[in-house]
Amino acid sequence: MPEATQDELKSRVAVRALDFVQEGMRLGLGTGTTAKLFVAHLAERVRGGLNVVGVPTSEATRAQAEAAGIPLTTLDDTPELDLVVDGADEFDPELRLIKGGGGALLREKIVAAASRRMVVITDVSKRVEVLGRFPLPVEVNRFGLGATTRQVEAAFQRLGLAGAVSLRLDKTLSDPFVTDGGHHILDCRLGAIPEPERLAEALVNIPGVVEHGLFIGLATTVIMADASQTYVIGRQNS
Ligand SMILES: O=C(CO)[C@H](O)[C@H](O)COP(=O)(O)O
Repeated sequence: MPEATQDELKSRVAVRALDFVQEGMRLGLGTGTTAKLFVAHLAERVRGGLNVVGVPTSEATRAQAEAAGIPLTTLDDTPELDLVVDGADEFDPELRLIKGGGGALLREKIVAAASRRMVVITDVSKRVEVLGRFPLPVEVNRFGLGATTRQVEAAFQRLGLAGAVSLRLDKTLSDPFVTDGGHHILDCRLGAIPEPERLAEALVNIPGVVEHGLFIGLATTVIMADASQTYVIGRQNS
């Protein structure tokens, strides 16, 4: 039998996540290639009569959901959501995540925090024992970029972490990437983050850091596919 492609694995977990969706739910709609597949499958169900309302986590997801006919709302009108379905760049055995590879981490975290459950859809390549193989995205205000970058690097040093910090560029590869919120992103190649909680605390205390890509205590379930199976992994105490 031929090996499943990564796209096939992503499609499988996106379809499986529909099992968590119920009539009348208020849904957070994630960002990225895996979440995009979920939104497409959800739209099919909506066309078939499913009644849900969604809050997109990015302008890209908003455009996709709108075009596909999924009714949308905002966290101002609907501040509590039943479920968010989103992708991730990494997850560890405690279902701690790194997110933000697609640049939507700020809205993704706000939406996840407003949701009773967070179902993360991934393929097996995202599973790690220790977070940090994927460069940690840190969203920063444009004002004071150089000073904030130094503070971020100093925080890494204090925690015994080392690695290159680079300003994310957009598709032109000459201009900085700008998030939906108008900020920049520092990609921090740390290799391994043995104590994500300590790092998260240090980063939120730096003026100029808007948000970071460590999602701790938010994911309640990870749906992961490998070539042979789809696994549904629940967080202890969730
Ligand atoms: O955090 C994200 C966007 O900010 C994405 O969920 C993450 O990058 C995974 O994306 P993909 O499903 O394309 O691998």
